[in-house]
Amino acid sequence: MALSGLRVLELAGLAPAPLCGMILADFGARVVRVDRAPRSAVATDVQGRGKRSLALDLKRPPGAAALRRLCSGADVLIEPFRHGVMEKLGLGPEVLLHENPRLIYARLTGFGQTGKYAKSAGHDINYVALSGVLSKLGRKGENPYAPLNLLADFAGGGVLCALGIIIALYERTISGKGQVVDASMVEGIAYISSFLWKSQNLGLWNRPRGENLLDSGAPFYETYKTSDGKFMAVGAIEPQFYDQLIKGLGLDSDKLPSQLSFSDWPEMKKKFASIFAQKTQSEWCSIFDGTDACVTPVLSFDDAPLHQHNKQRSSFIKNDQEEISPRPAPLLSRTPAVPSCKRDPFIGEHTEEILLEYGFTQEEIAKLYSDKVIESSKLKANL
Ligand SMILES: C[C@H](CCC[C@@H](C)[C@H]1CC[C@H]2[C@@H]3[C@H](O)C[C@@H]4C[C@H](O)CC[C@]4(C)[C@H]3C[C@H](O)[C@]12C)C(=O)SCCNC(=O)CCNC(=O)[C@H](O)C(C)(C)COP(=O)(O)OP(=O)(O)OC[C@H]1O[C@@H](n2cnc3c(N)ncnc32)[C@H](O)[C@@H]1OP(=O)(O)O
Repeated sequence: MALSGLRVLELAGLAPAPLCGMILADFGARVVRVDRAPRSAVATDVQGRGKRSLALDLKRPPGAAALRRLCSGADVLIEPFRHGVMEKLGLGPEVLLHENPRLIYARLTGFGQTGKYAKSAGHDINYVALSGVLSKLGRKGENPYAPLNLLADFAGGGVLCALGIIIALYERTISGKGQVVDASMVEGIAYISSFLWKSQNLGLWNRPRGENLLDSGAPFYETYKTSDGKFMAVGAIEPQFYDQLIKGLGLDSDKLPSQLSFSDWPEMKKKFASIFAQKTQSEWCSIFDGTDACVTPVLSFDDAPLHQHNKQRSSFIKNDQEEISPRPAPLLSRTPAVPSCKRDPFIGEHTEEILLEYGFTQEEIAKLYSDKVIESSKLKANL
């Protein structure tokens, strides 16, 4: 796999850092999740695919020292705490990069390492709000709406942090040096939304929220309920595709206002809604599949893996526990990701084997155990 041989340490976090670590693991990196000791009863990381777990108490000096040693033998560290936490533990970048100048020290936070909010708590919705993007999301007349925690946590956070790490690793092949990746989710989501910023002069966003082309203002970029309570998604933007939509709906374009007549959009939406409500989702699929009308079914999590297109591409995978999840993307032609089929690791399941692998002796490990600096859940894993 593309990232085979890469050694990654991921300090356990809430949602974005686990995705970042999982992406690297899916593409072949050896990712160690450093969990807390004493450990909580259940791992809250549901994105532990392909990782191993080491439970270590970083608040105890021997625990922090152990992480320093681990970092000396690692390529990448991912840390998900607010600014100042790592410094307080004596594990800031000056220390770790001094000891391992090749280390890529990735700091995945909401607000970044500097600025007024750097030390404040926050979650996805706060970061999307501060980026300016939240003000654009939502339907007409309604409050701004955050689409789950997909934008900041995952797109602007986990994914961009992984990209930053890969860029830094590439640069390291030339300079031989590591560096700090300051991955702020506010900036990540702002960057992801560059199109919105840079298209403002095109007149795409002049109208209030929910009344524009792509924000549920246009009748041809909307979802519609079908007679069986399901939905269809319509994205017929270009005139030639819009014509096919109109045809599929059984309408006569000569009797309709022009596609871009904003004032007619509310009426057209009602018209489309009443037509979509007359057939089931599967009937609409039979009409639109194979056309360029840009009309697709809105699939549930149950249905998506079973859809013929997704099945043909094996877009979803099953692990040993029969859990279904999306296959890693994108597909690389020669060195595709090979996601692990095993269950996610228990907290501390691999503590000993990881320490041995990073050069700790059996005596040192025994001392860390007896001092309660590390924990293992071998027993539970063997049950
Ligand atoms: C919207 C999303 C969040 C969604 C997450 C949900 C999916 C989960 C949230 C709650 C979970 C549920 C809950 O836990 C209860 C159940 C538990 C059960 O086990 C499972 C089921 C649960 C129902 C469980 C289910 C789900 O998992 C949940 C519903 C987001 O937006 S995530 C993005 C958040 N933001 C960031 O990541 C940005 C950067 N980070 C931060 O700003 C802060 O970390 C954050 C997130 C604000 C948290 O602040 P906090 O004060 O808690 O932490 P920090 O200031 O960063 O400091 C960390 C402290 O921990 C110490 N520490 C760390 N590692 C170790 C270690 N190995 N050993 C010892 N100590 C350690 C560290 O030293 C810091 O200590 P101090 O505070 O003393 O400095």
